[in-house]
Amino acid sequence: MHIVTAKEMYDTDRYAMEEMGLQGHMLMENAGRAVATEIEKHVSLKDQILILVGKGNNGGDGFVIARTLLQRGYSVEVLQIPNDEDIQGDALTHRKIYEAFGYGYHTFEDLNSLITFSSGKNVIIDALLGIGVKGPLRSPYDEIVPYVNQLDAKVISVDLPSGIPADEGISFEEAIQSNFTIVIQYPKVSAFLQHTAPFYGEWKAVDIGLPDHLLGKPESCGVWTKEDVVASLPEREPFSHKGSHGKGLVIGGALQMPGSVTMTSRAALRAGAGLLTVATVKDVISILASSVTEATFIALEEQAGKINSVDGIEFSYDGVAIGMGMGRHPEGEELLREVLKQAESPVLIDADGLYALKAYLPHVTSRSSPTILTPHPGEMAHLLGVEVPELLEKPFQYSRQFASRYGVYVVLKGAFTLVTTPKGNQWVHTTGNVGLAKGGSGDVLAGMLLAMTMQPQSIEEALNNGVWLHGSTADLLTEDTHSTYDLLATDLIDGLSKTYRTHLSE
Ligand SMILES: NC(=O)C1=CN([C@@H]2O[C@H](COP(=O)(O)OP(=O)(O)OC[C@H]3O[C@@H](n4cnc5c(N)ncnc54)[C@H](O)[C@@H]3O)[C@@H](O)[C@H]2O)[C@@H](O)CC1
Ligand SMILES: [K+]
Repeated sequence: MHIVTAKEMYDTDRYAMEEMGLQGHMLMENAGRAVATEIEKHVSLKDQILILVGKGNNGGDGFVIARTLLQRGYSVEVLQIPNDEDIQGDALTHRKIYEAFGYGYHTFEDLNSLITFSSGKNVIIDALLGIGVKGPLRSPYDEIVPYVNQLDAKVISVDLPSGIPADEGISFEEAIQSNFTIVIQYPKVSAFLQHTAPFYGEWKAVDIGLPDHLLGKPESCGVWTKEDVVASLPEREPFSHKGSHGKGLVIGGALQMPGSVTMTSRAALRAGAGLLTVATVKDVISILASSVTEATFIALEEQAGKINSVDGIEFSYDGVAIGMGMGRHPEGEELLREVLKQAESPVLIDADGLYALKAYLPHVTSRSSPTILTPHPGEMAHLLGVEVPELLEKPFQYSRQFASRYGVYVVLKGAFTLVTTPKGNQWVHTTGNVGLAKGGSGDVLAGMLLAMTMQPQSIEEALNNGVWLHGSTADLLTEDTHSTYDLLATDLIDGLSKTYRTHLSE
C-alpha cells in the first residue's frame, strides 16, 4: 500500500484527470461514495449525523457523502462552513447535484450555528479540510475544531483529520481529534508520524479508482503488509541443508550484559538461521552455552569484561550482527572498523555498535556488501547530530538522506518502524504494539533480521519481513496469551513459531 505526500496525491489526481479522462467531479463521486459505504460500517440508521463541509474539495466529498447516506435512509444534516459563493469547482458541482435531489443544508454564521446543529447529533463527519490545509487554522475553523473536539460524539474524518497536514515537518496548532479516519485511496505521510497519527484514530483507506502509474517510480514508499511477506518470504527447499539457511555470526555481549546477545542469538536461530556462532567474552560464553545450545562460540580478547578485539574471527559468514550488549568503550570503534573491513557479507549494526560507528561512518560507503543500521530514535539522532524531536518531525526525510549519503539500509525503530534502502525506498510497519517498548525487544529484532538477511531474498525484503515477523508476533501474543504489560522480549522468540505456523500459512 503506497504512502503519499500531498504533492504526490495532487499529481496522481492531475494525471487521472488530464491523461485518463477521469474528471475531478467523477473522482469526487467515487471518493464520496466509497467513504459513505465505509461510514455505514460505523453508524446505524438510528444515529443522528452532522456533516461539516469546508471550502475545498474535502468539503465537496462531504456533499457526495451526505447525498449517498440520505439516499440510503440515514438521518443526516449538513452544515456548510463557507458562504455559498465560496464553494466552487467540483465541490459546487456536487452541491448542485445534492440540491437537485431535493436535499438542503445549513450555512454557518457563527459558532452558534454549530452549537445549534450539532445538538442531538451523535456522529460528526469531518469534511472540513483535506490535504490542502496550509498554516494554522484560520477563522472560523479555529473555533469550529476545538468545539467539535469537546463534543460527546463519534467523529469520522474524511481523508485526514482537518488541520493535520498530509506531509512531515509541518507544524500545526490544532486539529480534529477523530475516532476514525477514512483515507482517500492512499494514506498520507502524517498517518505514520508519532505526533500526528493519534489524531487519525483508527484509519482505513478506500479505493476511488485512481491509476497507480505515478506511484510505481523507484523511490517508492509504502506500508509493508502481510501480502508482501507472503509474496517474498522464501519457502524452504526440501533438499536444502543447514548451510543453505545461512551461517551467521553475532558479535556482542559483555560480562555486565550477557542477556542481549543471548536474545539475539536465540532469535536468529528461531527465525531460521541454519548455523550460528557467537563471538563474545569468555564469561558470557559460559552463560550462553546452556541457553543457546544450538550455537558455537568464539572467545574474544577482553578488557574489564568487554570485547577488546575481533582477532581470531575468520569472516566466512553469510551475515554478521554486531553491537548488542557490547558496552561502550574506546576499543569499540576499532573493532567495528575491523568487522566492516573484513566481513564480505551483510553486516547489521545495533545498539552500542551504532555509537561506535559514528566516526567511521564516511568509510562505510566503500563496503561492497550491505551495511544495515537498526537505530532507535535516540541512536539515529546521535548519528545524525540532531535532537530526537527534530528527527521525529521528519523521520522519512532524515532516514532517506542518511541512507543515500552513506549507502546503508536503515531500520528506524519505533511505533511505526521505518525501513529505508540506500536507493530511497521506504517501508513503514504498522504491526507491533506498545508491549514491544521493553528492554530486549531490539536485541530480538536484530537476531530475526540477521536470520532473514541470510535467506534467499533481497536485503530490502529480508529487513521488512523481519520487522513484520517481530511486530506480528507481538500482536499475536497480546491477542491471547499475553498483555502489553507482561510481554517480554524472550516471549517473542518463543512466539515466533506461532507467527510462522498460523499467520503465514492461513
Ligand atoms: N480531484 C481531487 O483533487 C480530489 C480531491 N479529493 C478531496 O479533496 C481534498 C483536497 O482538496 P483541496 O485541494 O480543495 O483542499 P482542501 O479540501 O483541504 O481545502 C483547501 C482550502 O481550504 C482552505 N484552507 C487551507 N488551509 C486553511 C487553514 N489553515 N485554515 C482555514 N482554511 C484553510 C483554503 O481555502 C483552501 O483552498 C482531499 O483531501 C480529498 O478529500 C477527493 O474528492 C478525490 C478527488
Ligand atoms: K477532513
